[in-house]
Amino acid sequence: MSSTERNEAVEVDVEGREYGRPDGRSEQVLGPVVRRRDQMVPGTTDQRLLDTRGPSDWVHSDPWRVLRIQSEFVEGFGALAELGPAISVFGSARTPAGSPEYETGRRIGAALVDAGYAVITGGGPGAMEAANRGASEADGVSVGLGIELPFEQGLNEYVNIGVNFRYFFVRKTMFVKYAHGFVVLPGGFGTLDELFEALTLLQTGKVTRFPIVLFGSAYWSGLADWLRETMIAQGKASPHDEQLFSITDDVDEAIALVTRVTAEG
Ligand SMILES: CC(C)=CCNc1ncnc2c1ncn2[C@@H]1O[C@H](COP(=O)(O)O)[C@@H](O)[C@H]1O
Repeated sequence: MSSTERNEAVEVDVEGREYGRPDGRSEQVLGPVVRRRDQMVPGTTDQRLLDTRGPSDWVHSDPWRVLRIQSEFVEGFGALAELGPAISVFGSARTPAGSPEYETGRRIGAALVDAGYAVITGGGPGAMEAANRGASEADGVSVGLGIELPFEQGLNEYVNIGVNFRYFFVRKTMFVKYAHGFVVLPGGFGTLDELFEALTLLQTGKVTRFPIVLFGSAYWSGLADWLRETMIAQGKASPHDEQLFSITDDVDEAIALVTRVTAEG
């Protein structure tokens, strides 16, 4: 029997599924699957989706988490794809509002906007808020990539585009993917995590041409000395790895350093 004859002989339901052949041979077409005779299943796919409530323990299983992780990438990429040139600014969540460090973060946020960049931060308080505030006050694009934490925490009020992530590693991809460089203000473990992630990506060639500027020599020079005199001296990194970052105390110089790759084209 040709496929035309077969189609004529078959009833088709609203979803285009064929069933109940008049010649007594029954078949059901479910996408690419054909079911016949006693293998036919009652009802429609929608009915099976909407009319049933099975066990719910799969919500806590890894395959489901994989889908959630995937959806975070989808949402993040979707929200940031058209951002334009941007710089990520990191720093301590504990930097007090109004402190000199906070005010520096604010000036850096504004200066980045004046130089034509969107500012991306972790969306939290302290140095993140300072950079978002400076960017927002300069009428620029102020992005906060928040993270779900065990304690109550919202995006700071100076974020104009916010995305909240469940997973640190998804969020960290966004900081690198949508920025041309990093400015790192004094900070703790979170800040060091973001700094060393970028240094590792640079050292291993996973990203190229990605300036990292550490702001505040009084805070960072101890770390830089240890990297040179202990880590590099004992052969755990090569001498040229020291050039993967710069240290400055000057806002204008920080902006020039972190934007130089984009400016050079
Ligand atoms: C008061 C308090 C601890 C709030 C935490 N709230 C946070 N909200 C958003 N991002 C955060 C937060 N804590 C750490 N991070 C991430 O880690 C960095 C700061 O961590 P830290 O304070 O240096 O180690 C930020 O750049 C940010 O990306």
